[in-house]
Amino acid sequence: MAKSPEEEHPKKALGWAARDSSGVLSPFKFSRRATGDKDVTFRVLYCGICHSDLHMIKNEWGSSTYPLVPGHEIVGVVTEVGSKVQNFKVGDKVGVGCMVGSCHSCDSCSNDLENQCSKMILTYGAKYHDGTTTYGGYSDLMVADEHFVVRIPENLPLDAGAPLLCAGITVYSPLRYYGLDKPGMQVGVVGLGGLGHVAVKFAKAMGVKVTVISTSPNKKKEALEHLGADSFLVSKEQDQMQAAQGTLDGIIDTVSANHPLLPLIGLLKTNGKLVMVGAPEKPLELPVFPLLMGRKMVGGSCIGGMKETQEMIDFAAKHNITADIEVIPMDYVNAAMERLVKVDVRYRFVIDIGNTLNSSN
Ligand SMILES: NC(=O)c1ccc[n+]([C@@H]2O[C@H](COP(=O)([O-])OP(=O)(O)OC[C@H]3O[C@@H](n4cnc5c(N)ncnc54)[C@H](O)[C@@H]3O)[C@@H](O)[C@H]2O)c1
Ligand SMILES: [Zn+2]
Repeated sequence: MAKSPEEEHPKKALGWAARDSSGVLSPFKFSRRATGDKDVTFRVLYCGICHSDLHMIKNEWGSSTYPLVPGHEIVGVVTEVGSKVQNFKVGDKVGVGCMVGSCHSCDSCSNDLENQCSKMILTYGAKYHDGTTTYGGYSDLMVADEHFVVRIPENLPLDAGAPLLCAGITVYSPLRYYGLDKPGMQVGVVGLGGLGHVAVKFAKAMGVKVTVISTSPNKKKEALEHLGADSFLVSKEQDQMQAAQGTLDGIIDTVSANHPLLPLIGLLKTNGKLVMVGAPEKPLELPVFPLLMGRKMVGGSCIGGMKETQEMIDFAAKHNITADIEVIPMDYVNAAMERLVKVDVRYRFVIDIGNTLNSSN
């Protein structure tokens, strides 16, 4: 008979797990594997709450298994390293993002695109090489293959840096890959949430002119004055949207729910690119004619490879890019999830795991 999550590995761990698609999280005792030759073990200090965690605890993508410990914006301090670990030592500040394994031999892996490997192993809710379930960062301890561990630069704060492990790379990678990183270019960011607000910061640091497109007029002042966006469009205001037709080289669409693409495609210049990174649970309607007429393109992007993730973190540290966060205690996580549904956070919740996750919860 298979061992229980609490007994299958030698290291005792405590996390918060959802038990079913109600998505309610509660304390969960499980275990982590012993530090292998190439493993880095670290004490988790902070973990961001990504909207994907919300999709997953509620099984909105239909792939969740329970108990599910979410969390893939994980940072902490190394407590132990395996004998063959080359890049990390005890005391280092490190992070783990959305994946913890891949095949290391396919074309994608050979090209530093582990995120595109068909055998990529997600940080939680997946099966690891040894057949055991992966559990995420809403927990006190992580053990991960050093290949999937990122070094956090000294000047990057751990709490506000944590969201970069998912939100950061998810927007950095398409800006680079789709060539939307050239100074002076005009790039739109749709959905000013966790991903969207760091997209504005990365694009600005690349020298791009940024237009935020949002349903909420009340985010305008902050987008322009605080995040440094160059302009702001309220997507429901026909006049504004009409006046901005054909002005953008590209758009990063971070919206988490169903929304019309036609107005966004209209904002693109000829040859413009609409890049989807948000992951709504239902398919979106794609109007084809406006694509044909302007030779426009709709693409997608999913996190980024490990090499690029380290590059993104180093770029963020150099340009002082962090997420705007609300730090919360572990036992506030269910309330935080409810607020995330209502888009009531500016702009990312980060759980203070180090100080607030303990067995008395
Ligand atoms: N592609 C990837 O690799 C990747 C990585 C991380 C997250 N995601 C996905 O990206 C999406 C955004 O994640 P997040 O953590 O930034 O979420 P978030 O909740 O912080 O932000 C989502 C934004 O979308 C806006 N929004 C929601 N519904 C909308 C609607 N109907 N019309 C217009 N705007 C709407 C909200 O106002 C909010 O600003 C999620 O679907 C998430 O699963 C994808
Ligand atoms: Zn995420």
